[in-house]
Amino acid sequence: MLRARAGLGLGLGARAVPGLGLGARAVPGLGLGARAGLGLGARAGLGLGLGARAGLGARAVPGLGLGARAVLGLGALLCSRSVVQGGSGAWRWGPGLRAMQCAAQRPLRYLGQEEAQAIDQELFEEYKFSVDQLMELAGLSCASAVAKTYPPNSLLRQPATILVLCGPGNNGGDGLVCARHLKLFGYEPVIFYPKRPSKALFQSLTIQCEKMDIPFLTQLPAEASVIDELYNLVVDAIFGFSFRGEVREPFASVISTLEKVTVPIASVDIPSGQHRPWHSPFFAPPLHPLLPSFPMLALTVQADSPAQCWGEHPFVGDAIVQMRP
Ligand SMILES: NC(=O)C1=CN([C@@H]2O[C@H](COP(=O)(O)OP(=O)(O)OC[C@H]3O[C@@H](n4cnc5c(N)ncnc54)[C@H](O)[C@@H]3O)[C@@H](O)[C@H]2O)[C@H](O)CC1
Repeated sequence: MLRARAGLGLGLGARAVPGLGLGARAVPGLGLGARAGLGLGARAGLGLGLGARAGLGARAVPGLGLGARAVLGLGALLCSRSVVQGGSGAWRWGPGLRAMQCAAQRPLRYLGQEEAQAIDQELFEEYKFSVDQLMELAGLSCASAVAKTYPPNSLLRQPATILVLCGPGNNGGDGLVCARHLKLFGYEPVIFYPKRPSKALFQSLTIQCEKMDIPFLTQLPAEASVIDELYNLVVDAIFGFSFRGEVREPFASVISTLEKVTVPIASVDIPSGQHRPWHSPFFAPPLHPLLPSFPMLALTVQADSPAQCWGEHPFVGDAIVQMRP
């Protein structure tokens, strides 16, 4: 397979390069990108080119290849075979900037909490990614998946309001980044961030949102019907893979309200409140069953999320994980 690419900047675009043959894509947006590919493989999806393709340059990758690539990143991309392979040796890491939308019927293996956390550690310690980098990719992935599923002008309520619920950890940070990119994509995000960590990273992310005139709610409407009236969609960035035990306040009330909203809920990484006991080989009933049809935006590799948690629009938006060929 001979592949050549050249790209510059940040762009959002769709591409479809099916089967055997030649494909090309143009990436409009805040940048410029072009790719031509000749080879075997099937790809289709929405790509968001940041990072791997940021910078000016071209490279040619000679060789023969049947490439089912799971390159992580942003946006959503149909993957041509199982995304997640079992066993620690099945992974390799590399900066990439596409995300995958995986057909729900494809066999996936989910990582447990400890595996997901170990991968995180490896990324930080061995591969020298910073949390800021990963969070930026995660948040952009989420905003891209929302944009693909619910384009701003397709929404019932205009302007295209979205409520972003942010929790106290990195999952909440993903939400802040997501809100920032949603705003750039033409939405009107509103953030509820009741428990803010004192770390500089979260303070900076908060300032960035404020500077972009994204409002922060001081209180969440207690009535789910008010949320339904005001917002087209809720982004749930409350808890990720470090959630443990029973939900504590103020998030218990937030999740209880969420259970009653009827607008779609897009969950970052794992639906908050649907965590099941880690390491259990069996599906357990979710603690707080949310709507059955919300989209799910899974980052890196999804933790033990039961398949039935996945809604109509599952996305795997791993920012950095690449499957071994
Ligand atoms: N792997 C990646 O590529 C990236 C993942 N990211 C996101 O980070 C979260 C995991 O972040 P972490 O800070 O470890 O944990 P959480 O966000 O899940 O929350 C921890 C936070 O929540 C509090 N908490 C825990 N349990 C409860 C409870 N029962 N009730 C109330 N509060 C609770 C706890 O005290 C902490 O304050 C991962 O899922 C991804 O979304 C990063 O963005 C980097 C890229």
